[in-house]
Amino acid sequence: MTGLAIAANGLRKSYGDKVVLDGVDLTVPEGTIFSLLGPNGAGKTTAVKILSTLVTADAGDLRVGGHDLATDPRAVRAAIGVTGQFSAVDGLITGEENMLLMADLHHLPRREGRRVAAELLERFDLTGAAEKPASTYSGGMKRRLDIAMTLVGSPRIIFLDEPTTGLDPRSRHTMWQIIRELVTGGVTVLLTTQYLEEADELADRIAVLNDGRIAAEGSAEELKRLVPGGHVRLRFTDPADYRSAASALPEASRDDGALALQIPNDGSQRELRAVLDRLDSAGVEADELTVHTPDLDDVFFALTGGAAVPAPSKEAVR
Ligand SMILES: Nc1ncnc2c1ncn2[C@@H]1O[C@H](COP(=O)(O)OP(=O)(O)OP(=O)(O)O)[C@@H](O)[C@H]1O
Repeated sequence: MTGLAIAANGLRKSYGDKVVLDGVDLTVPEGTIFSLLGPNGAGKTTAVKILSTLVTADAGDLRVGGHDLATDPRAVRAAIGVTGQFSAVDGLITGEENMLLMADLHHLPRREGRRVAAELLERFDLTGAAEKPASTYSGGMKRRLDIAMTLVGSPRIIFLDEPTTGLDPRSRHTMWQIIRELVTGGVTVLLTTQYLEEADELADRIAVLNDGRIAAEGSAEELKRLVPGGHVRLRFTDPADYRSAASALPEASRDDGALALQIPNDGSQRELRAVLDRLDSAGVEADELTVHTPDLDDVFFALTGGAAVPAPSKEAVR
């Protein structure tokens, strides 16, 4: 094993003349959450379908769970679980029957199947509803059942294609918690999402897919540093302090009315320290210091050529 759960090099896929994936490289270390982020039609689902053996690639050196997708798709299938946008849950039968069906598909002995089903239903808070037809479940319950079904085969790598689309905020948070717990247990998760907040919350690394290519890749923090707009805002109550600070930081833009200075800054510790050192040398202390870092929305719009980057984003008062 390489320590990489997923390694894709030069992944290509076209449908007719339409190039959907145009040489995508991805590496996902074991036990981490990787998020593929992109606008509608960017190719996220196609990438997941290829990496989970449902669709064949036109080209690329692709390994999942240490197995070559081209030569050993069966071994890949044994290592993975997939929860797609379209649920595998059968609404006509109960939650428990859905689970037992999965246990049968994985050839678990009957008693073992019952044990695993009961354990997973309990873990996903579905024991009370286990005897009810799945069609009566809420969206969040169906999604939990879907993941529980995926876990019957104890996959080490799980592909989650837009796992929280359509869920209310509470169910979304429950799902995030479930995903975090999976990873704590050593599972690797590749997650596609259109929700920047979701990638920001969960992912160790994020790749922004646009027009079939990776437009940028990194941790949420690294990606946020790629787009301009970060700054530090210092506010003073004493006009004399304000004037001293303004002369110590001549590049700052001034707001004389509010006694506030705004200095371009990427929010990194190094750049922040540089500003604070210069204030120290001038013998002044700001009454309020606010770091504005661009959020993932800014990154997404900047990288995917969307509409103008909206100005307001998260502010962190330090
Ligand atoms: N079987 C297919 N035949 C032809 N074109 C396809 C096929 N599957 C996908 N495509 C096209 O490939 C492009 C990428 O689709 P894909 O579903 O991978 O995007 P996505 O990023 O998952 O989008 P969404 O967020 O809307 O699910 C789209 O333009 C889609 O129309």
